[in-house]
Amino acid sequence: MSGFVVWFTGLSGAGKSTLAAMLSAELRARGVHVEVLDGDEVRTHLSKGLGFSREDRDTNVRRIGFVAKLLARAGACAITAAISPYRATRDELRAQIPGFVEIHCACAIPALAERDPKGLYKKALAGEIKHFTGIDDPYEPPEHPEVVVHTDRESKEASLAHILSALEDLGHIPRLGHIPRLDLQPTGSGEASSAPLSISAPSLPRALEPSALPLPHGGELISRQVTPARHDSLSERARALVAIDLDARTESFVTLIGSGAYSPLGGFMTSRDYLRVLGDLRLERGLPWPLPVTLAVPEHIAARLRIGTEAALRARDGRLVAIIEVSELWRPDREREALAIHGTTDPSHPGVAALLDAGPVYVGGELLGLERPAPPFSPAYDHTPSALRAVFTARGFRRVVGFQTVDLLHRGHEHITRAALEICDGLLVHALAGGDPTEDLPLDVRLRACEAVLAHYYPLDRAVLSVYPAVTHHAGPREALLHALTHKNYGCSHVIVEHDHAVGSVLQAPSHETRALFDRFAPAELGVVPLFFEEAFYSTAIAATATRKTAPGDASTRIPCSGKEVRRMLARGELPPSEMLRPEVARLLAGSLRRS
Ligand SMILES: Nc1ncnc2c1ncn2[C@@H]1O[C@H](COP(=O)(O)OS(=O)(=O)O)[C@@H](OP(=O)(O)O)[C@H]1O
Ligand SMILES: Nc1ncnc2c1ncn2[C@@H]1O[C@H](COP(=O)(O)OP(=O)(O)O)[C@@H](O)[C@H]1O
Repeated sequence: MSGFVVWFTGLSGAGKSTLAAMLSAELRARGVHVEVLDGDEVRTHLSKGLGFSREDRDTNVRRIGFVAKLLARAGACAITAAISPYRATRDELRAQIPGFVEIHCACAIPALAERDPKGLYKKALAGEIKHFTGIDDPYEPPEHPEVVVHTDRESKEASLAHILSALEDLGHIPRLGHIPRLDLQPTGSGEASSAPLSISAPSLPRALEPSALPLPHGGELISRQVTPARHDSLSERARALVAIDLDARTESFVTLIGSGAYSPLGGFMTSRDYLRVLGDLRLERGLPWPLPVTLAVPEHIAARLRIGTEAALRARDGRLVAIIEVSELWRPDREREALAIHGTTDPSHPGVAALLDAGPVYVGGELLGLERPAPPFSPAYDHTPSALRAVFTARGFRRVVGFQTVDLLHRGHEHITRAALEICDGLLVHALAGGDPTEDLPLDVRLRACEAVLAHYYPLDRAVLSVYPAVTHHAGPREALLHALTHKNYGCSHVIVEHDHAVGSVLQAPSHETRALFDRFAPAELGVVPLFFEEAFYSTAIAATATRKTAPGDASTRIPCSGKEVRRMLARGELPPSEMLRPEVARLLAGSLRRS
């Protein structure tokens, strides 16, 4: 795709910079090369010394337009965020720049004066600032912008959804709902070819009203990812700090906190949150939260940390990916934590083993996310909560059911997701990225298998496949509850809780324990509806998939649909029967496993 320019225009405080940052994060996640030219930042170098006269503003806007045009010509997406008050000057740039997309951030003056993030409206209205746009200096709104977002009437996510939809409609970015239909005809090698046929999901009617999705946990998405404008200076600062090494679990936490998936958490827990989570499954402020989100460090690192200072967080590949503002250091009672979370202190339990292997000191504090610890696996399927909320909103979904899996979509999974989809508008299939490497199929194989099932057996505009950058904690009911709250942050109103919540390779607890845990909270506190399903199988009694609740017959009439059994059969070189796994997927998996 060739480059293009997204030109935000609007009054001061209307939301240009906020939406520019959200849009750039989402486009990057989709693999688009993006640069942001923010009005405030531009005036510190490119337009340093310019004022706010008509001539200076036009000079400023033309300079921004010139740079944006060069970026687009080089194939990038240039996002600009300047008031750019004069229509003639904006239209002059439109005429010069192919792929010029004008976004008007419309916001009434009373709302702006109320927001007044920089206190400028107060000064302008008091006459302390002259020629302030919108107060005593003109603003000429666009007559034919590609998009108008009313930031005083809709959420940031809804505005982002409208902008993304417009960019998809204009052909500047691929449609997210695009699930490439794999051409699964055998290629002679016995495995399906992977030449995707390009199809775009027919879109549902656009959302007519602001987002009707459930609010994030705590009321708003708390994204801790720094804006591109701050990245370089903070990365420089991180290089001078004590570095704390992350492992797979804490890398996952940094990713989920950074993207807002773990809202309302803005960092690693302090002891007050940690202790209340252990005993009461709530944060100190009372919000339900089932699992500690902690950062353990070894003694020699703890000795170098000081309360009130910062430390850098280093990913396993050596990159400094975040800064933590150290607010507390303490030594946890590991036995108590193991019993509370895993129900045992047996070191042979993988969750207990990981707990005991971690450093003896916990570090609590807010995060500043610099970059993703685990780079997006596949931009096509790596979406932040705000991006998925934007897609659901754009498709007019009000009820979305989330289904996370470390597995592939076998016939039992089809049964329960299809049943859930009957009462919801959309399905989010969330492929857990950090599965148990010893047991699970590689993520790319799982994604292709899910893709094959969704592309052939689900309505394309009803299902979205995305990577869920979580790891398995082997924490059974508490983990199921954490998935439910996290899926709410991604925009889900419902979440599927399977029969024995088996996360990773260790069956954790029967569903009555999981159900009892959810029942400890009022539905309104959770804000997401758990859908509990018995184990699904293929019933020869009714020649269809079912559970014990929906089909007669005994065990002799049930063909189990288990991911573990599928993997065992494939490892023996056997193709699972079509009652257990779709043939297209069986062939795809057989080829992948033969190759591996
Ligand atoms: N007189 C006056 N009028 C408007 N804005 C003023 C003025 N003086 C200072 N500021 C601050 O400058 C920011 C606008 O700069 P821009 O480069 O976006 O403006 S322009 O496009 O050149 O008109 C704008 O920042 P944003 O709030 O990001 O828009 C203001 O905070
Ligand atoms: N729907 C919305 N879209 C964008 N910003 C919003 C919205 N609702 C509230 N805001 C807030 O309004 C302020 C907009 O500030 P900013 O993005 O810097 O505006 P501008 O860049 O236009 O001056 C931010 O504090 C943002 O959180």
